[in-house]
Amino acid sequence: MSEEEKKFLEIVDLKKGFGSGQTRQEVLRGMNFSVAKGEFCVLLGPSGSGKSTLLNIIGGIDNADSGYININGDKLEDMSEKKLTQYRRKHLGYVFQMYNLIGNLNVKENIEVGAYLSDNALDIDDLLHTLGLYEHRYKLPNQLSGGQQQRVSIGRAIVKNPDILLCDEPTGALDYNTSKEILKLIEEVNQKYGNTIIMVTHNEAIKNMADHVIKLRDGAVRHNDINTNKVSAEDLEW
Ligand SMILES: Nc1ncnc2c1ncn2[C@@H]1O[C@H](COP(=O)(O)OP(=O)(O)OP(=O)(O)O)[C@@H](O)[C@H]1O
Repeated sequence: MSEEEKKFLEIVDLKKGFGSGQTRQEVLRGMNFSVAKGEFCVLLGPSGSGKSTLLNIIGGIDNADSGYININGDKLEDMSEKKLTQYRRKHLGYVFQMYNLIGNLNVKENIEVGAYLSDNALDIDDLLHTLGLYEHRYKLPNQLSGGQQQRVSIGRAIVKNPDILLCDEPTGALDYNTSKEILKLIEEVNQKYGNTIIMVTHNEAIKNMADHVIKLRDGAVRHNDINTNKVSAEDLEW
C-alpha cells in the first residue's frame, strides 16, 4: 500500500465546540488519526465523547472550528460548497441507527434513490442479492423486519459505490442475531467493494472484527490500534 493509500483519510488537529460563554462545550479537542484505504475502522468511546460530531464533520454535514480533514489528498475545508456537495453525493455513504427509508417506495426504489446522480453505481440486482433482499424487492418498508430495513438503508448508502461508508450505530436498534447479520453484511460489503468503513459503536465486541480501532475520550484519541488478529463477524460474541 502506498503512503497516500495509508493516509486515505487524514484527520489533523480537529477541534469543535458548541455554544458560547458559560455554556460553551469543547467536544473535539485536537483530534489526530489516519485511516487507510479499504480499512474497516471502528470508533469507540463513551457517550458524549464526540463520535457523532466527528462523523458529521467527516461526512461534510458539519464544520470544524479548526484543523482539517484530507480525503484522498483533497482538503475538505478548501472545498467550495459545490465541490462539497459533489463530494458528499459521490464519495460518501451514510448508515444511521434509524433507517430513514421512504415509506411509499419499495425496497428496490429506496435503494435506487441512493444511485441518483452517481456515475459509478453498482448493479442493483446484484446488490439486492448481496443484501439478501432480492425476493423482497417489491415490498414496502413497513412490510419488512428491522434488520431487513437496515439492509435496505445499507444498500441505499453503498449503491453509488462510495469511497467511504460512515456508519453511526448501525446495529443500535437491533437484537443480537439481527445485529450479527448486519455486521456480516457490512463485512461482506467491505471485502467485496473495498469501501473504507468508519463505524461508530458502543459495542466493544465489534472492535474484534475491525482492522483499526480508535478509542476516543474527552474529545481526543486515547488509543489508536491496528488489529492484527481480527475475527469474522460470524465469530463475534457479546
Ligand atoms: N448541535 C449541537 N449543539 C450543541 N451541543 C451539541 C451538538 N451536537 C453535539 N453536541 C454535544 O456534544 C457532545 C458530544 O456529542 P456526540 O453526539 O458527538 O457524542 P457521542 O460520542 O456520539 O455520544 P453518543 O455515544 O451518546 O451518541 C455532547 O455533549 C452533545 O450534547
